[in-house]
Amino acid sequence: MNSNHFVFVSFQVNTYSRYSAETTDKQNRKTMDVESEGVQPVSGTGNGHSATITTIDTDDTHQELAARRRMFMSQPSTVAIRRQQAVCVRRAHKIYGTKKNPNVILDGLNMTVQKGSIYGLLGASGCGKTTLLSCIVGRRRLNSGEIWVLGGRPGSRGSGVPGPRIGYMPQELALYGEFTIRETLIYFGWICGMTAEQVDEKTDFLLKLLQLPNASRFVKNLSGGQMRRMSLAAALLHSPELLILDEPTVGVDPVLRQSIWDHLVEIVKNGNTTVIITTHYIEETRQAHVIGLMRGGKFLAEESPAELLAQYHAESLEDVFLKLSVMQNMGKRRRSSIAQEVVENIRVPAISNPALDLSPEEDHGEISGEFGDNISMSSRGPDSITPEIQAPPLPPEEDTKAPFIEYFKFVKPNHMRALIWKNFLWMWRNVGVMAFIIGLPVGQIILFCWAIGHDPVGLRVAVTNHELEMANLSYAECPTYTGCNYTLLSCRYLENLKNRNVDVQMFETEQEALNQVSRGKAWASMIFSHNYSEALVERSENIRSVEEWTLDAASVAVSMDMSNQQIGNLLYRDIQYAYFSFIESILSDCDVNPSNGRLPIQWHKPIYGDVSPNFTDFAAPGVILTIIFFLSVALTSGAMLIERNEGILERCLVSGITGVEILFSHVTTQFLVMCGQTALVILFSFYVFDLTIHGEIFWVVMLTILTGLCGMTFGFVVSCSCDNERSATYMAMGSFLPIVMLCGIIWPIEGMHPVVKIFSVFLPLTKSTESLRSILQRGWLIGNPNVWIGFASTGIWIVIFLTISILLLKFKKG
Ligand SMILES: Nc1ncnc2c1ncn2[C@@H]1O[C@H](COP(=O)(O)OP(=O)(O)OP(=O)(O)O)[C@@H](O)[C@H]1O
Repeated sequence: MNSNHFVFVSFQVNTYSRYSAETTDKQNRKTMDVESEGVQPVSGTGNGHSATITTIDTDDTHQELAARRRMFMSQPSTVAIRRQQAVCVRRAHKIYGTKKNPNVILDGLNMTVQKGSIYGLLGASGCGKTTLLSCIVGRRRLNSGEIWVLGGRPGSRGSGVPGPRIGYMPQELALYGEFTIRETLIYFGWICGMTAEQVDEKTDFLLKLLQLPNASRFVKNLSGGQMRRMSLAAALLHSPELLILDEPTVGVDPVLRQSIWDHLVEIVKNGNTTVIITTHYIEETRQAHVIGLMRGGKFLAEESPAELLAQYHAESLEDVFLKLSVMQNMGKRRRSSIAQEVVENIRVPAISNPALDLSPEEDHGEISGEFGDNISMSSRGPDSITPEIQAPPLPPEEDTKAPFIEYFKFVKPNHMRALIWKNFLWMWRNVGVMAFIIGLPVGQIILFCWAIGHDPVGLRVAVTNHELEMANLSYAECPTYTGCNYTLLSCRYLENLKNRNVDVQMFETEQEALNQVSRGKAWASMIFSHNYSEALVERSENIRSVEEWTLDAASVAVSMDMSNQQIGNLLYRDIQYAYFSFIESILSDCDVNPSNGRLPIQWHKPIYGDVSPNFTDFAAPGVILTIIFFLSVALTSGAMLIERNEGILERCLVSGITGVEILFSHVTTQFLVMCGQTALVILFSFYVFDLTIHGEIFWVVMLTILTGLCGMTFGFVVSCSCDNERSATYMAMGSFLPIVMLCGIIWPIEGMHPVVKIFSVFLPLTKSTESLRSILQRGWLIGNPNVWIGFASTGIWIVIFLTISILLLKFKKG
């Protein structure tokens, strides 16, 4: 240290601190005491305190004293000072977890990063570095405290943060493996407002600097270290004012690490670029101008590496960190003996940084915090910082009101261009996946049309016909007599049953036939009496005098397995229909009007639908809408989650893209996919499988597309509210069954519990299914309330889901 210098410690307090003239005097006296004792004072690092060290030439004593006086008398406002810094954090508190079980990550932390410096943020794994950085870039909110970044509050209007003023390299790779290096850089360049030419120019330089392979190489084919360098290239690309690098040198060999550091040192030289870097390699931060050693939610020190080494008489920064950690563990506070020890034992070199000059023009120095707060050596600039920094204009004060029109500017053209291009490129690169996704609904509708709604055939009925014994025939023979012949009428009846595709199996005894049903080998047993034909004729000819036993003998005894409602009902119907046609055929052969054998009800042609409606037509509207709805849910929630999980979303949001833009870009691209799906589903449903359609195809298409949009927006809700695929899957699956069960696909709403009936009306697919059914089966047009209510309800759901997604994107930060 130069003996011609003496050093004093001054405590400068921000304007809103409880500073008083008395305190100033006290501190002046203290300062002078220190000077007179010839003590080499300390820079004051430690928990929560602040101090400024200034060296003054003895020759210039008077001048400097005047400067000191100015310093105490006319400080610029604290806010104004903070806005001059690249980053200024004050009394930051960040807590994860619940109130009962809080996990305090930042505990009154202060941090000051001067413009044009490299700031090394160090600390043990899990100490909160990434959390602090994400608060700085505006991705997380503090529980309390203040952050100023590049003169504005992150996230405030006009602050440019998040935005292209920041270059952010997150800890995750945050890259698309399917893209080439060049495509990746074009994507991030466009987001930051660069042209393709500008990106190309910068690409060559970055490839060389970061020793990356050919720009046409796919990211997924790069090695782990190359991928990280690629991620760094994306952050460096647009020469941001503030570069935030979260462990950029992991997996990078020492030579390349050095060249990365050289580049960082080079880019901050112009004074307009600031770098904050976290690393696990503590020693590499020797090239940083200031390092902040973070522990226990605070900075143990925020100082230049050289000074830290000198102050703590340490060989390495790791030693310094160790010593400071021990001190912190000892629980010593400022103004306690630890400060005294530091003052007594540690020599601090004079700082010759012009940034420390306390002339009024250059007085960026601020000693952060109130008395007893954390120290932030904000005025302690790096030696290499050039004094003549040409700072870019500061953003407007955050409370300036936005022009009204600004509220309607949801999206920026360059952002949308980049996002939509990226989405399409992703689809193109995953063309197999996309073909599967587009083809999936077709496969499902084919399966539906093949599998659902057709009448079961070959239902087995076990028959014991005692009439055959009387005719001396074996139990398996059952000859049919045609014409007006009353012989073995039981066999004629059975013939009609077989014509309805019923599998009639003959058994010798009643018990055997019943056993077939009990063992599940037949759906019904039918027993004919030994005088069935005779009794049947008697019953119809002597209707007034017929005996009870004759009526019994003329009845077929049927025992059914009704465990399967659909099969039971169909067989029940077939046994009756077979009887009607059997009677009609005899009457007709005997020259009697066959109508005498029918029920005296005239069934006119139905006003809507067919005489024998099938379940396929009943279920088709719901199935088509459900397929389109839930595939859209899967598509959009999947796309959003992929981005989120790979950290790409985080990087994009930091570079200024908004959640709304991402949402709309996916709406645009997924919309096209969904149109393709809709076209194929409709083609197959109505032109290949010939499902009933009496209404206009246009409204069918419109309603299906609207439902797909509704599914997309629900997918956004799922992806915005879930943090991982598993919970998203649970949410999608959890919503699938209630929506499908209650929307009237499986069972008519009219048959539901009254409470469920009300609830089902408010589900997204209920009204649209009713509406589509009315279009398809009744041929109704949009003017009919049953139809337009389906459109209106779907539209309302789209608005609701979109609003929820936007709100979640806006407010769901850490
Ligand atoms: N979203 C979150 N919810 C709850 N706890 C979290 C969340 N994010 C981080 N944490 C916890 O906060 C602490 C700090 O995490 P952070 O990622 O900020 O540490 P870090 O210093 O960056 O660690 P590393 O150097 O290993 O990356 C960790 O204990 C972590 O488990």
